[in-house]
Amino acid sequence: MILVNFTICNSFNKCGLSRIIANSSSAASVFESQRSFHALSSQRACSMDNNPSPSHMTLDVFKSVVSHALLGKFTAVFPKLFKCQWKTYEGQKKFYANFSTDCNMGRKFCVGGNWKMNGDQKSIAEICKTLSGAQLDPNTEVVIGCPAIYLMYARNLLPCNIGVAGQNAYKVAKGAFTGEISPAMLKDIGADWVILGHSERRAIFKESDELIAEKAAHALAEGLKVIACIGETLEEREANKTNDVVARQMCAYAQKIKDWSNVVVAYEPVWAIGTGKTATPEQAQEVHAFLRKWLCENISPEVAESLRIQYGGSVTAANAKELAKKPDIDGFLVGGASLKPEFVEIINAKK
Ligand SMILES: O=C(CO)COP(=O)(O)O
Repeated sequence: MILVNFTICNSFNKCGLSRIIANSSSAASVFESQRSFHALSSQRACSMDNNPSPSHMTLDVFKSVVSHALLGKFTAVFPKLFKCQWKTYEGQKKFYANFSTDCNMGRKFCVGGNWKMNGDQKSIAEICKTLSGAQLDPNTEVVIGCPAIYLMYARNLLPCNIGVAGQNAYKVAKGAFTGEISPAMLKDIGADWVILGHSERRAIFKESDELIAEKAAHALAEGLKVIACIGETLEEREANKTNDVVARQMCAYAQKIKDWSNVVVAYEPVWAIGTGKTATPEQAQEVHAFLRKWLCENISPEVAESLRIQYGGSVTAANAKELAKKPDIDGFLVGGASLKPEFVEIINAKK
């Protein structure tokens, strides 16, 4: 029996979810079912018993779902989130689905600003004032990655619906580690996130995949949420190694992270960081889709479905909207533009 797991958004909202999961077998087929389901979502609604067009490849997926359901192998997960779609008609169970084109599997869009080693009290006060006064899309989660020394200052100036992140933290709680800060310290001053594995930490400070993963696991254990960065260099992309590189980086995280619910992955191609050379929406989507497939095959279909994957690398107000339209791009990690008023437009890109 194939394992089928797909998500239906009902027609009333953007992200009402239902999941029906058959117990068993190949994670890959789950993922393919999800993709096919998405492909079909250009139609507003579909009713399974109305002579599905045989030319529609994805209806085969539905057929297989229905036939498995008839075998009674499904377990409904999160039933409260959807109207029951199964109906018995003339002794046969039939499947009805309504779904909307803007379904993103219920993942809340999440935009991070990474100020890197920039800002002083004056400029930080100005940015915080701009963000405090702006109308921000309530459906988007916002996190500001601030230099450690200004974290508390920024925390006090920002509204509480904007999270604050450290840009690094060490892998233990305390001790003789001159110059380091710990997740416990970040939490203590009101930060709730930490950015780890940024390519600048990897390249300039020679942080290994393993160290980064250890830091991530410790930060999570201390109750911080983690933006886990990955991404390939230009050389690696040109050698067609993008997927291998991001898979290797994800593998390292996966060896240490057991619970992914407080993790956001940021895919940041190194060649796009600070260069003005953004990945095209198609290039970014391709890697994000690969990552979701990787998660499905190597972690679980549930994590693949729920984990948010941000894109980072020369995101600006001018390109954010197009990037945000891609189904597997769940937000951004923004460097340079997060220091400017246009960051508000980037936060609102999904509106
Ligand atoms: O590194 C980045 C965010 O972490 C991206 O930086 P830029 O947006 O300046 O390219």
